[in-house]
Amino acid sequence: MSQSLTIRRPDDWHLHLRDGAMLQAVLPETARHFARAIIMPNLVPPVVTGAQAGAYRDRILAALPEDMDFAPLMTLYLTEDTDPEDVAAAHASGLIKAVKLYPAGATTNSASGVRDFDKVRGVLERMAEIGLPLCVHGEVTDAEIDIFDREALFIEWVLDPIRRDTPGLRVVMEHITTKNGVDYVKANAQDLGATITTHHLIINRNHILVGGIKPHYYCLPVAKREEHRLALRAAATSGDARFFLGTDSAPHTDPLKESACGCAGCFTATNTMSLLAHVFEEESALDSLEGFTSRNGPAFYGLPVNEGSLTLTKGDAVSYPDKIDTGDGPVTVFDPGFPVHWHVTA
Ligand SMILES: NC(=O)N[C@@H](CC(=O)O)C(=O)O
Ligand SMILES: [Zn+2]
Ligand SMILES: [Zn+2]
Repeated sequence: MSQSLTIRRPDDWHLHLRDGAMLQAVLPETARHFARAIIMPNLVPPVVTGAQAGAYRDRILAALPEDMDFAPLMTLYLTEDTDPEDVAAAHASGLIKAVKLYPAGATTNSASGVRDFDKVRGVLERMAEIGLPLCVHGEVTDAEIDIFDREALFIEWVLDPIRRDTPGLRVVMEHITTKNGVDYVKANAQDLGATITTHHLIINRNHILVGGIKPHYYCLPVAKREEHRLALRAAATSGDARFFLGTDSAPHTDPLKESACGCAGCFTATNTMSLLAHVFEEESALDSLEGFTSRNGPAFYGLPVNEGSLTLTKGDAVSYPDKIDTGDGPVTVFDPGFPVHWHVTA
């Protein structure tokens, strides 16, 4: 008898859809399985104002195939010039569900991010008052700091001071990659959650570098040592409601990835649910999958769980495309390096 599992329809709490031809091509890959996603604002130029977020939401909805049901949850890109009143109005109208903090220079399209955290104090205080979450790319950017230490030091040097200075600020540590991140969430009961990506549950830093460099495994924050991957797996499968799925599915075309200076990002929208079922089964935690993908995120964001459901069935190895064709060029789908047997069947 084939094994199957039905869960509430999942959401993705950290997603890059880009714009234009890329948006058109990658949106169905997410909307096929996910009901909602927190949409990252790191376009070029970034989505900074409520008006820009509204226009971007309209472009996403216009790109959505008619037979698909998907709600984009919009965010604003925090800059040192962000107007607290514009943020509050975009939140009050229901348009935005979070504000995104990129330390300047930390990742793809982060040049307009924050350098001087004192300059965003007013916005953060306003967000604490109105209960609007701050999503954080948590890495320090100091050139002398080793790239593998950037997340742990961000927690100590930046995040913890911000949270102490801004009581009541709700924070999502995005795409955590370290045991330090897991431990910080666990030690802070109040107002703190974290997203975990699919790929950081699967690869450690060896996968990127051993036997030849694998540009499609390069993302930021970069995958860490095996002990950190195991800590992420334990957190994701623990049932602790503060951890939820944010795929960080981040499409870049193959020429931009397979390059002497390749872009950061793994594209996992296509096969994430199959991969997660595989991981949760390996951890003997299939009964925690629904919490991670479909319940913990809505609970943190104060939203209802989805009405629909998604069924996964175990069978022959799943076949999914190696690449998605886009008007901008091919985008390689994340290859875990092993066969997965969980099919999304309904
Ligand atoms: N994660 C990544 O490696 N890349 C993301 C940016 C981000 O989420 O930091 C992107 O926009 O390509
Ligand atoms: Zn990021
Ligand atoms: Zn991201």
